[in-house]
Amino acid sequence: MRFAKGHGTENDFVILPDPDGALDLTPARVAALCDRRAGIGGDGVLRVVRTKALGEPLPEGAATAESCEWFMDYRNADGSVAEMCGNGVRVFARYLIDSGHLAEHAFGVGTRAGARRVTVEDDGDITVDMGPVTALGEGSAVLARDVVHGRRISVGNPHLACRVDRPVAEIDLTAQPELDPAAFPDGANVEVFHEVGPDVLEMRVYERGAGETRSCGTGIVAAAAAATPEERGATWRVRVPGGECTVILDAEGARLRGPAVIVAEGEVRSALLSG
Ligand SMILES: N[C@@H](CCC[C@H](N)C(=O)O)C(=O)O
Repeated sequence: MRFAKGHGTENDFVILPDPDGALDLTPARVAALCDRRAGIGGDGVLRVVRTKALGEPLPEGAATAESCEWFMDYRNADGSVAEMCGNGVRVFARYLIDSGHLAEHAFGVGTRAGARRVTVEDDGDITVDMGPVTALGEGSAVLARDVVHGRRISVGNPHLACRVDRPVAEIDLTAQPELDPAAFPDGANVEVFHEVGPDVLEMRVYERGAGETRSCGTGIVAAAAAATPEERGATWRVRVPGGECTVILDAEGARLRGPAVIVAEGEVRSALLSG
């Protein structure tokens, strides 16, 4: 089985080309591929499949994905399925271009949250139209040493974005955040963010299904939305441990801009998938 490896601001992915939907991608195989010691290592897997070969019904509300030739089948490192991945879409787009599957510089990518339009910028950055960002009310999480309060936000996938009053480096994210299952029936990605200057945030994240990662595109958008006063547009630079992305919030929704690179390609030995 062929694979590629890529990352967006160090949110890293194992990319599996599967145009005709022939792979049997079980949770155990995803976990083996993402294992950083015994596997290739990654925060998740991006299966590159033609939408017509996806092999599963699209969730209600994601029908727009049917208009896209390619579908990003996203799996977290623990094997769980996720609706959306903002850095993943950008890396997925980079892979489609680098591997010659697409030549255009603007196209749609299907996801379980619906179609997402990507644009390759002149400097190589990739911008994603992130679709609706929906505020769902307040929420809280118990971290290793703090209780944090913030906004529940859907960016296609669930988030709790929490403003903190000190540098995010001081927050202990070593333990899985405890969440109220009534408020978060599907779990959530938990972001802590701190405003460090005009229009600049720093953020860290504990991702559902992956643990602390060095970046999370949907989380960056959730933090930017939580930091923005109601009914206002804004442009934020968001610094994460793996780099920086820009979020533009306006009447049309949210756009996420940042780098996306492919760093390796190779062959997965069958022993990794059969263990
Ligand atoms: N890293 C991603 C988000 C991946 C999915 C997330 N862990 C979930 O389960 O919702 C991003 O860049 O958005």
